[in-house]
Formats: sequence, C-alpha cells, structure tokens
Amino acid sequence: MDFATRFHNVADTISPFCLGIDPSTALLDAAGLPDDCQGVRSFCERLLQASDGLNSIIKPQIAYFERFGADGLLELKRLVDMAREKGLLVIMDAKRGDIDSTCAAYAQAYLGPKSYFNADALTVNAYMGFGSLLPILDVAAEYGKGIFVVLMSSNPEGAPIQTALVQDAETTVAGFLAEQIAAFNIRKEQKVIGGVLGATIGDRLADMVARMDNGLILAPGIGHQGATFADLEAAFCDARRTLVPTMARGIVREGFSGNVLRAIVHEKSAQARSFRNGEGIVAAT
Ligand SMILES: O=C(O)c1cc(=O)[nH]c(=O)n1[C@@H]1O[C@H](COP(=O)(O)O)[C@@H](O)[C@H]1O
Repeated sequence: MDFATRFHNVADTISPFCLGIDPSTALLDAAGLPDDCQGVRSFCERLLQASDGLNSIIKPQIAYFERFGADGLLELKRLVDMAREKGLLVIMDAKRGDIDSTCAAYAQAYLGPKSYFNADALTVNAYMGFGSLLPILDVAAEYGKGIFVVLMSSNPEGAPIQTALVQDAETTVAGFLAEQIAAFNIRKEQKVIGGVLGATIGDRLADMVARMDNGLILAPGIGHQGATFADLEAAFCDARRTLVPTMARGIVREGFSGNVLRAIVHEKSAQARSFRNGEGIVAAT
C-alpha cells in the first residue's frame, strides 16, 4: 500500500495530525531533561507515551539527533523503531537534496528496502533541480514511500527564492515544482510526492493547492511560528483531505507532564480531524 493511502487510512480512523519531534536544547531544558542522548530518549518516550492512541504520524527533525553524532542517530533509530511498533507513520524530516547520484544514496539511507531508518516518508529540497531528486522519487514510488518537496516554507526568508519567476514559464519556482510533482504522480499513477506549504503563508496558497492536484500537503508553522488551526480554513479549504497539519514546539508549550501533553495532543488531533471533515475549528490555536 502506498504512503498516501496509508496516510488516508490513519487520517480517517484517527487524525491527519502529525506530531513534530524536535528535541532541541531549548525544549530539553524546558522539560527538565539533560541536553544529551539520554535527554533525547526521555523526550521522545514522553511524547510517544502522551500521544498513544491519539496520533498516528510523527515527524522527527533529524538535526536534533545529528547534533549528538552517531549516538544521536541511534536514538533516532530507536524512536523510529518504537513508532513502528505502535503502528505510527514516520515522516523523516531531513530536507535532503543533491545531484542525482548522491540522491540515490539518500534514498538508500532513508527509504530503500535495506534502509537503516526505513522511514515512511522523507522531506526534500529541490534547489538542485527537481530532476536531481528522481532517484529518491523512483525509490519512493517503487517501495510505497512518500516524499514532501519544500514548495513554500513557513519561514519568511524563503519567499524571495520560492516566489521568483521561472524563466520561460509563467509561474514561480514553487508553482513550477508543484506542477512537476503533479506530473510525476500522474506518471506513477499514485500520489508519491507531496509538497510542504507553510501554514504561515496564509490565503496566498490557493494557487499552489490547485497545482498540487490532490498530492499531500505537509503544513508546518502552526503554534510557535504564529499560524493557527483556524488559519488553515483560509489557506487550505480546497485541500481538506490532503492536508497533513504538523506542529512541534506548540505541543510542549504548556509543559511536559504526561497529562498536559496528552490534553494538547488530544486537542490538536481533534482540530486536525475537524478540519479534514469540514466541521469547523473549535479552539483558536
Ligand atoms: O518540513 C518541515 O517540517 C518544515 C518546513 C517548513 O517550511 N517550516 C518548518 O518549520 N518545518 C519544520 O517544522 C519544525 C518546526 O515546527 P514548530 O516547532 O511547530 O514551529 C522544524 O522541525 C522545521 O524543520
């Protein structure tokens, strides 16, 4: 079963909400945990325990594990294995991208049949050209994995590059990439590739959503970066069924006790489900 189908299954039965797992120095400190591998492990365990049964998708950001070298990557592997035992989908947020031969190695690392991490999906950057990503995209298509290409990111610094016009094409870089994604998915007859569209971009996203042709959309930026679940209505009302709302820092903003964490995940998971079902969003964030 391909990634998009697996996503729709868990989104329908539990929620489309994706829990970002970002064990940064600041969050470990706020949690009263040491800024080392043991702290990272406890952080991941607490989040998985608190969200047990409420959430079906996690997105670890690899940088927060890489900073501890090989030991940190072992913690990432441990998290992925724990998630898999619980039946969660893992979107590896690694934002990879390079020339095609190197992309083939990234595919082996994260998605291929002998992959160490064996993630369900991977985030990638297309600055070296959409075509350079083909080895990753082909592996994803062959093994039922998903890819999210950054289109319009949630941070303000992304706009000048992402909205620049492509020569000889009447579209922006982001729009051009969205068209390439849709064309690839049509060729493969499955929604292998999705796009990252920041929830902070607001209602300027309608055109991008249209170009995505029902490919999945990963939407970060809710909570800490200022977007709210209510904002999704303006930006993504034509993408209810394909949206994967994700949040990392906002989940832990009120502390790390199991009950508090669980209450917040419960709320976000419910809000994401309401959005998917077009039921309106109850609370503000
Ligand atoms: O791909 C991402 O997840 C991503 C894309 C983007 O445009 N902006 C963005 O913040 N992210 C990731 O989302 C996480 C931050 O989410 P918050 O803590 O909820 O703000 C980090 O791991 C970022 O790498």
